[in-house]
Amino acid sequence: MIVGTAGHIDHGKTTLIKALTGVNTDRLKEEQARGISIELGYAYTPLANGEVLGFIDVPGHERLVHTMVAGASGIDFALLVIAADDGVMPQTREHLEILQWLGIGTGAVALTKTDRVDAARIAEVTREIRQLLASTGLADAPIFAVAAHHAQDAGTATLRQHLHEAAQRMPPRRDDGLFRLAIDRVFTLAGHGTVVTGTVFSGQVQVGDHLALMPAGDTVRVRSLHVQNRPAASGHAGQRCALNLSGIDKDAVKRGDWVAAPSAMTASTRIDVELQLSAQAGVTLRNRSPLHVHLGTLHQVAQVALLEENALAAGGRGRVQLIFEFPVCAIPGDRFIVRNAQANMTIGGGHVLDPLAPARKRRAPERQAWLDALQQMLDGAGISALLQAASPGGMRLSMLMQLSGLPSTTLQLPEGAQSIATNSQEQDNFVMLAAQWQSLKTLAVAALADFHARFPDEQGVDAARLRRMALPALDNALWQAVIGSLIGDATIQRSGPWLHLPQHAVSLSDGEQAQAQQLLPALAAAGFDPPWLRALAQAHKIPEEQLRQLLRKLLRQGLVYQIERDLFYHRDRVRELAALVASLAAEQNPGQDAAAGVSAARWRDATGLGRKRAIQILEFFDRVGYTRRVRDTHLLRDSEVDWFGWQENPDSG
Ligand SMILES: Nc1nc2c(ncn2[C@@H]2O[C@H](COP(=O)(O)OP(=O)(O)OP(=O)(O)O)[C@@H](O)[C@H]2O)c(=O)[nH]1
Repeated sequence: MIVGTAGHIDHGKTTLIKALTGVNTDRLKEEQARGISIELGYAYTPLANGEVLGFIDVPGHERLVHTMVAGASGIDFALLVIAADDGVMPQTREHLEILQWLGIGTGAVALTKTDRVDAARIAEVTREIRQLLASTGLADAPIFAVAAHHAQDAGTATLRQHLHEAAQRMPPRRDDGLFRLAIDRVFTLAGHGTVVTGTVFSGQVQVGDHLALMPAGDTVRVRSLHVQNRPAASGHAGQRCALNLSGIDKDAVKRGDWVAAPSAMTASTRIDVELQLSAQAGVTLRNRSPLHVHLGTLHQVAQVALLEENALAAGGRGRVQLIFEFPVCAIPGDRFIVRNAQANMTIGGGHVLDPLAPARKRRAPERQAWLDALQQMLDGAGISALLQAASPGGMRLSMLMQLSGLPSTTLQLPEGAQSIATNSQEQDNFVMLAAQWQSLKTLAVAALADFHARFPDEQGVDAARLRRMALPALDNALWQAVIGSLIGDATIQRSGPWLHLPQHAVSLSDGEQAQAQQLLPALAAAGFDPPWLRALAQAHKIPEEQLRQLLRKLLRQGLVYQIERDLFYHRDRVRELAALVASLAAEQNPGQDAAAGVSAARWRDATGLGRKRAIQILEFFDRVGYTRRVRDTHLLRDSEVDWFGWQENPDSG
């Protein structure tokens, strides 16, 4: 268990921790000279059951609330310190409010400096404290009267015993999530290198683990680790750890960063959150209002973009997008607090919904539905709510892991969900409900049938074009999986590069077969300048119309391409011409920093063809989508797309 102090400046927090543990957490020279805490202090004390109780001592100064929040983000038990002489003071209230926003509902109150006041005052302040706590999660917290700077103080001993018992009663936290630790301190240890410390928010860490320093994304390795101040082989959720990291310089790490399992988090400058403003603060938020956001141990200014109304009034609750200047990391459910633009008042708090929010269409109904689904997951509906909302194509397993905070080994797919392997990134399957997978397949088949109806003469359509017709926004790897599955169960077929329905297949008669066997080598041998249909018909002694029919069939099989109405090229020659376009484009624009292309004149020279024919070929490339014409230049389009279906089936035909 980790106990965190809270309370107004000079109310005796540090003195109490020293009395409880024997450790003076004010280590800095300046802290000792000025008698105030500036940084977070840490102390550890052994428990009877062999475990170790950890303490985080926070500063009470009103200018150091940001440090207090960083400390409080990693605690499970609040020790609210209130001096009997002063009673409840401004940072007593503010710290208490922060504990509420962070969801810390377990704790105790230490009423300090009781040696300075009489019994009547103790009774009075106790009433005041009960009143203060009444409406909070700490309403039932016990109050201990102490005089901590007196050795042998009985109140301190009773409090110590209470804390030890509470620690031994506290159930261990689940530690099967993806590992992440919020860094609150970084330093260099002579002879060891960089050490980061913080509370493990989830999961576990072992010596030797490779982790990511986020949001920067650097890979680090755990050389050794301390848990609650003792050397250990592994650290678990809820424990304070010090990780000695290799692969990173101290200056590359700061408070607010995370060390996390690789792929546990993705950095983003925009997160969508549920925000509640406190009524007392009296602050109304509008679009672009600046705020100080404290999330984990991070403190950064963000701008507000309201997702529902156009203003969020004091006491109100609503969804907002926080827009940061520098990327941050979070997962759904992470708590945060916000302070006003002057950073002198805590004005609200909330929890993260979508840590990877978009800049555009952020108020769209689909977005609201997605945030609803995230909220349902947080309310206990599990990941099925997310899958329901992730239409039409489900979501990548890696994204599901990030949003749930669970590794694939722990993630339980709901009934009716399936994992679709794609060949794009290994192991990063798509996960979706069976009904969604089915409807993707149905859509693909319907689009193919529609294509056949519109272009009865064409053998079929390549996968990329079919995707543009059916589901242009769908991930290409997932689309390939849909097509693969449909081919696998023979719902559709592939002939050469073309996808088609089985009933749309082309069959050649024996006679046509024999003619094709003469014709194709002749076309291939004719290079970049094959004869027109009429000449071809004469040479092969085939009636013109019959030859046209045959060439259409060969076209539908992907063995020839039609450049003009009666002009057919052999597939291999078209392939060479396409490669020539690409190499001329690369030559013209070697850096590939602008769209690369080839001019008609350059093309004519390179192919040695006449001007007219050269342009007919370029127009063919424009038509299939391989290039697009801008004035006199034909620019290559996305080279990833398999415009001719060749990568899919290189040896066909
Ligand atoms: N008489 C008396 N004085 C106390 C007691 N506890 C603390 N003090 C004194 O109160 C002053 C402030 O105590 P600290 O422990 O530094 O207070 P703090 O809350 O840690 O202060 P910050 O961390 O700076 O907010 C010191 O001079 C202490 O000696 C107590 O029980 N009785």
